Amino acid sequence: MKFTKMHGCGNDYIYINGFQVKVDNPAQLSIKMSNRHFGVGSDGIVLILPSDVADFRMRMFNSDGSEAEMCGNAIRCVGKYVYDNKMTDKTSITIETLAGIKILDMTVVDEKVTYAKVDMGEPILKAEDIPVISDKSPVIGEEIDVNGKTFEFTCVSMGNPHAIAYVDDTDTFEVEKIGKLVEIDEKFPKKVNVEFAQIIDNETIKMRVWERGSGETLACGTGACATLVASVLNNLTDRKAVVKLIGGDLLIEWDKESNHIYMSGEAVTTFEGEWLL
Ligand SMILES: N[C@@H](CCC[C@H](N)C(=O)O)C(=O)O
Repeated sequence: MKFTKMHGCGNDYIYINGFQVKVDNPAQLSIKMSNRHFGVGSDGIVLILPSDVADFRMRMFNSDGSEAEMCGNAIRCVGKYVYDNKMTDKTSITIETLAGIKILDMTVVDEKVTYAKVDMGEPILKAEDIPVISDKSPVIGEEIDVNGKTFEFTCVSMGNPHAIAYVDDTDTFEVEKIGKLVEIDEKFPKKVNVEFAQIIDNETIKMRVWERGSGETLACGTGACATLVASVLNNLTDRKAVVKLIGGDLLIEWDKESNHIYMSGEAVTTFEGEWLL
């Protein structure tokens, strides 16, 4: 089975062309292929599929085999994949996800790099729709005790659930130790992606992420969008900011008029291969 390895800001997935191959058990395949010692090594796999309602459809599986509703870094790579592989000649395309249909506008730099701006739709702030068990809605400053310390989380869904806390220094913060406990906290019925953010100024946020189903990754597109929304709700930044992740930068804007979030960033192809197992 042929595959393509791509990343967005270091958030690396294995892309499989579902027009050419049928994957019977994508959850199991994701666990196997994502293994960094016995497989290809990745944060998960992404299937590129035909759609009845959009130009293409994507399904995204974390490295533990769980399926996510949406992936911001992967959707830019899907755009690059279908354009580079001549499955479309359009640079503006629609992609169906479990979180709805998203619109992408691409700027092709060269055969390796493409920039894409994605209309990520409206953030979901109602507690039961995120979902998070809370008396508040929107959920701002939800206290969660972890390892004898209380953290205040703001919760946002971008189709998938996120909880954002502010810390003094993301470089030294114990992302794994705290993130893995918050991910499975009983307040989150579908588990949660956990972001730790540091405000640099009103147009710049540093962020590290503990992803549901994959652990710490170098970047999270939906997480960057959720963090910008949380930062606006907490009066910490403007509605447009650069989110600086370990693997690169994403520009995020929350448009006041439409209430839509726009995410801009790179999509990079690293290699192609053949899976033999
Ligand atoms: N890295 C992604 C999000 C992937 C899914 C996430 N781990 C989840 O389970 O919701 C992104 O770039 O958005």
